[in-house]
This record gives sequence, structure tokens and C-alpha cells, in this order.
Amino acid sequence: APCGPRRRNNAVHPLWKDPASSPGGTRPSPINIRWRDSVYDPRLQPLSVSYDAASCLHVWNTGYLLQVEFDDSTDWSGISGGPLENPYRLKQFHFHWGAVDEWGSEHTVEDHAYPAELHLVHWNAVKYQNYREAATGEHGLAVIGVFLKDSRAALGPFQPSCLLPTCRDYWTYPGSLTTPPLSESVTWIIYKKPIEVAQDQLAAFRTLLFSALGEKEEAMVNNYRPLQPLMKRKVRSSFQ
Ligand SMILES: NS(=O)(=O)c1ccc2oc(NC(=O)c3ccccc3)nc2c1
Ligand SMILES: [Zn+2]
Repeated sequence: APCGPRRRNNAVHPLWKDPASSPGGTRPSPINIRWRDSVYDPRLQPLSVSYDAASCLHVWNTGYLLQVEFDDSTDWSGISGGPLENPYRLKQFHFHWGAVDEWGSEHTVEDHAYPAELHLVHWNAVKYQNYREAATGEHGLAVIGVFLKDSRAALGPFQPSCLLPTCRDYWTYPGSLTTPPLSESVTWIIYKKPIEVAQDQLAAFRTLLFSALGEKEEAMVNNYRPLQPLMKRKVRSSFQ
């Protein structure tokens, strides 16, 4: 049996095969979050989140993951407070998932991986004119990470508010995009509690394809970046 936890296969997705894809970064994402590395920061405010489903535009397969785009031309949907010095506007959310329930999330907590992870991507509309400028700039992006776990109980109809856990405890650390251009422009905010999704929702993710029409079919699974070193960073928690 392969050494170490079987939870992650070793084949790195071609997306990161190119050696240039990891320049001398000092703050790469994702990371393993360890309680003993994190420090409670009483100055951290609660994160205020306000999403208007009406600003949702369309959902698409980016060729790497499933992504839902939002109209970011006004402040309809966004976040403020928490570790953020400005309000940030919601641009898109997307998911990362595994081939099986044992792995799939990008971040892990005490080496535990979840079956999937939701990323809600916001940009600093005070400091930047548009998302593309913010994506590569200092304090450009704030990404909320929400772990997904398989629910045993049957769930009701989908409510956008159900994308966030009821418990709003979070960790926050300075990191990067986890897909090219891997820009080190992200303030990560990771909720401690997962949300529950039905098994058929996870199964539905796994029916998507990496491959385009006419190409050999390749299931879209394991679309997460391998864990990166913490380096000289502190992970702060909003809870004790
Ligand atoms: N998984 S993640 O860290 O939340 C995250 C969040 C947002 C991201 O945007 C991009 N790429 C571009 O915007 C892009 C722009 C132009 C050309 C190619 C890529 N990768 C991202 C990863
Ligand atoms: Zn992501």
C-alpha cells in the first residue's frame, strides 16, 4: 500500500506540471491548517456577508472546475469586516472536489481533507478598477473557503444562504490563487465548520468532464492543487 494517507493520489494535474507555474512564491495556497500553528486574534471582527442571488449571471465548466459568475458592476453582493480593510465584491464562486469522499478539498485541517471545497472569490473594488487588476495586486482578492461534507440526512431545496455554515468561526491567512496565474494576492478566510451536501450533489460534480467535445472523455475529479508549505506565515483564528 502506498506510504502515508491514501487520501491523495500523487499524480499532479497537468495544470501545475509546468515548472514555471510555481515561481519563487513566499505565500502559496492551499495549506494544511494546524490548530497549534494558528493564533486567536481578538481584533478580528465578524465577517459581514451579503449576497443577492439576483446578481448571479451564469454557471459554466471552465475546463478545470464548475464556476458561477456574478455581476460585479455594483456592490450588490460582497463582504466586509473580518480581516478585511475594505469591502470586497463577489465576482464568482466555484468548487474543487475529489474522485471519492476521502479527498477533494484544497485546504486540509489537521491533515483531514473534505470531499469538496467551495471558493467564493471577491475583489477589492475600493483599491482596483476591475477584477483582473485586483487578481494580481496587493490586497486584491479575498476568497472565502467553505468545506463540503457528505450529509447522511436528506436535504431540502437549494438555498443560496445554505452555502455558508451557521457557525461563522474562521481562520485567515495571506495566500495565493491555487490555479494559474497563482498570484499571491489573496486574503484567505476559511470557515471552520463544513456545510453538508447530499451525496448525489457530490456525484453530480464527478459527472463533469475535463475533456472537450470530441476528445477522449476524462472525468473532472481531483481538481485541487497539492498542499503548499506554510513558510513564514501565521494563521489567525477568529475563535478561541
Ligand atoms: N482557487 S482560487 O484560489 O479561489 C482562484 C480564484 C480566482 C482565480 O482566478 C484565476 N485565474 C484567472 O483569473 C485568470 C485570468 C486570466 C487568464 C488566466 C486565468 N485563478 C483563480 C483561482
Ligand atoms: Zn478555488
